[in-house]
Amino acid sequence: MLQAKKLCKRYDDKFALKDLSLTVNPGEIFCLLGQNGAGKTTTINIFLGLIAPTSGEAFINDVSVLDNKSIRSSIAYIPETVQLYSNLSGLENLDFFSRLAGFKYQKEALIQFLKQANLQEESYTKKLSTYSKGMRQKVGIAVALSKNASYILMDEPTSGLDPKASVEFAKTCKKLAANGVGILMATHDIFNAVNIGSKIGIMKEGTLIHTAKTENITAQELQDLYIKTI
Ligand SMILES: Nc1ncnc2c1ncn2[C@@H]1O[C@H](COP(=O)(O)OP(=O)(O)OP(=O)(O)O)[C@@H](O)[C@H]1O
Repeated sequence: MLQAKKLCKRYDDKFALKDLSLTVNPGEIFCLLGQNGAGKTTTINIFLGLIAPTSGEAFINDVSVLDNKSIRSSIAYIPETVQLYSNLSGLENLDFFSRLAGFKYQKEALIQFLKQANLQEESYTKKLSTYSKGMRQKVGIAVALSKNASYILMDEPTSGLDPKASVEFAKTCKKLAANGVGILMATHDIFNAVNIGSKIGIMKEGTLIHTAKTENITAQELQDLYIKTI
């Protein structure tokens, strides 16, 4: 599981995170909501090992991210805009980035990852420069799948996606979770969080104020709680 234990991050005299604790189990989708500056990205970056907490610790399968860099290979990251090579096709990007992560797949296996990520078949060999944002994200998911990541961290992955692409993205996330992948997602999209998430966290000024299971809350109730909280 992904586990944050009393994470604090201080920049000069300002806390970006204050005593943040959360867990994401395999097969769970944990959506972090909160206004700009609430600390969502900071949380994700600590799990990715990109920044060190001032105090507290982040664990992946009970191994501290700080102590053991190799544990980071069990996680993948999908940012708001997936960075890929525009002059390579989806298939070539997937081949390149999976090799970079130490994997060598035959073409057929790469195609299976693109299929699992729901990319339309006619796009596999087209250059990324012709892809929409949603299509790029699908290649990002295929890369995450090719790395056999047990956990995927996502930072505002549905921002800028049209409603159909968001729904498709939600379906893909749910499929990944059904296969045991744990997902920690920062988002501003309350409806999407209720639709995709199994757990929701609302953050304010670096603190996780509320955690709720989506089975116990409607989108309207979550919106009311969010407005009251922030
Ligand atoms: N390198 C830095 N130096 C100083 N302050 C920083 C730094 N990085 C982040 N912060 C501050 O930490 C706080 C949390 O930022 P963070 O990016 O985690 O918020 P967020 O919830 O992801 O916001 P957004 O929704 O805008 O992405 C903010 O107040 C931000 O200004």
